[in-house]
Amino acid sequence: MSRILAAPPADSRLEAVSGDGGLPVVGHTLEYIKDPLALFGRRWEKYGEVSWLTMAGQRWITVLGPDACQQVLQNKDKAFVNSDGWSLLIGPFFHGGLMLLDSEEHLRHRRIMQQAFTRDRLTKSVESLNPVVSAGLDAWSAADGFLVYPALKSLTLDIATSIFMGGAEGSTEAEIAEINASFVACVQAATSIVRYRLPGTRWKRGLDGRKVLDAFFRRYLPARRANETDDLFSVLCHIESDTGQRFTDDEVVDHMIFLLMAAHDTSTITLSTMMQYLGQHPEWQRKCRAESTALGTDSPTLTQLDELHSLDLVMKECLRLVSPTPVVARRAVKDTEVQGKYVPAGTYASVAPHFTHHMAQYWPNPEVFDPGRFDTDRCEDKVHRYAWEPFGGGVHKCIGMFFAGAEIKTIMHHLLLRYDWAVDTDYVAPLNFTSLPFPEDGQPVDLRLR
Ligand code: HEM
Repeated sequence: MSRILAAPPADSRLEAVSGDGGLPVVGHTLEYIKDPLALFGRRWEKYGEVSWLTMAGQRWITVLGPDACQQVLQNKDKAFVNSDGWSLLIGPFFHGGLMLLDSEEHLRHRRIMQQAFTRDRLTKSVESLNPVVSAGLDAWSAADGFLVYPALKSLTLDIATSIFMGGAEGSTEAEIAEINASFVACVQAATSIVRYRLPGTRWKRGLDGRKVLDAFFRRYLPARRANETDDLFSVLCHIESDTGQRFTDDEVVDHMIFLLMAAHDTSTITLSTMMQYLGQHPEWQRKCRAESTALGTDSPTLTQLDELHSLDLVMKECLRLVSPTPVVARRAVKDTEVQGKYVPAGTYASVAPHFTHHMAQYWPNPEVFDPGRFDTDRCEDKVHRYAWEPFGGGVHKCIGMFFAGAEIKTIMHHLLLRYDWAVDTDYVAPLNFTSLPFPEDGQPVDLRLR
C-alpha cells in the first residue's frame, strides 16, 4: 500500500515522496538482492524518479534516472552526506575510507590521495602490472567450462598484494587466503539483514574480518614508512598534498583497507562481464585481439593501452550492462528536495546509476551488447551528462577510475594474446547482488590456448 514519506511544509510547493515499506523486517532487501533492475523498474513505473522503501532496517528514497542522480550526486545545496549514508551499510568494516568522509575532511584526504593517482604513478603501476598478470595467468589451465570469475578474483588479489601492498613479505599462502576471506566477509556484511554481532551472522564475520585486515596492515606499516617504493601502501605513507599535509598511521591503514576493497571486486566483475560478452560476440573478440596483436608486445605501456580502442568500447559497454557499484548511498542532513519532492533531514538515499544504464529513453535496445554505441559517430553516452555514470559523479567520483581502466585493459590484453574463448549465446549470468554483483555459477567459459 502506497504511503507518503513525510508531509512537505505547507508553504513549500513541494510534493510528498510516495512509496511502500515492503515485507515486515526485510522490507525490499531480498527483492534487491535477487534483481535490483526489476525492483527499480517496478518503482519507476509506479512512483517515478523518487520513491521510498525499506531496506537494511531503514527507510530509503530510491533515486532513479539521470536528472535525479545528477542532482543528488552534485549535491549543490550540501544537503546529502556520504558518511551517514555509507556508514549504515559498511561503516563498521570500512570506516575512515575516503568514500565515507565528508566536507573539509574529505577534501583534505582527497587532496593528499590524489598524489597517488597521477599519470606518472599510473605509468609505473602499469609497468609493474605486466609481470604479475603474466605470472598469474601461467597458473590457469585452459578447459571447456573454465570458471573464469574465481580465477579473475584470485588474479586481481595477486595484483592487489603486489601493486597495492608491495608484496606481503613473510606472509604464508594461508594468511593471504585469510585476507581474501576477510575482504569478502566485510563486503558481504553490507547487506546483512541481521545487523548485530551474533555468532554465525554475516555481520559478525564482517567485524571479525575487519580486525584481521587491521592487524595485517599494521604489521607491514613500519617497513612501508621506512622505505619509499612504488606500491600504493608505501606511496600513501609518503605522499603530501600541495600544502605539505600527510596521512597518519591510522589513516594509512583505513585508506588501504578501503582501497583494496574499492579496487578488487569492481575490477573483477568488469573483467568477467567482458569475458562473457566477448565470448558471446566473436566478432568483437577478433577486433580487440587484432588491436592487441598490432601493439606487438605482451608488456604494453600506459600509452599503448590507450591505443586499444575497441577494448575501450567493450569495457564501457560492460560497465553499462553490469555496473560494479549498482547503487551509491547518501543521507540527507537537512530538509531538502529531489526533483521537486520533499526529503526530510535524516532520510537515507540510494542513488542508482545501474538503473539509468538500462533506460530505453537514453540507450536504444538497452539489453543488447553494442559497444559501438560509445564510438565517436554515435556517442550515446553523451545524450545526458549522467547517462553513463559507473564511476559516480560530484566530489566523490571514483579516484581510481583511470587505474581501473589500465588494470582491466592490461589483463584483457594478456588474455586476448594467450587465449580464444567462447560462451553460449543464450547464457545469462546468474548475478547475485548480496554485495557487489558476482555470477553465482563462477561464470563458465570455454577457454583454449592459442
Ligand atoms: C571498475 C572499477 C570501479 C568502479 C566501477 C568504481 C566505482 C566507484 C563509484 C561509483 C564511486 C563513487 C561512490 C560514491 O559516490 O559514494 C567510487 C569511489 C571511489 N573509488 Fe572506485 N570504482 C572502481 C575502481 C576503483 C579502483 C581501482 C580504486 C582504487 C585503486 C577505486 C577507489 C575509489 C575511491 C577511493 C573512491 C572514493 C572517492 C571519494 O569519495 O572521493 N575505485 N568508485
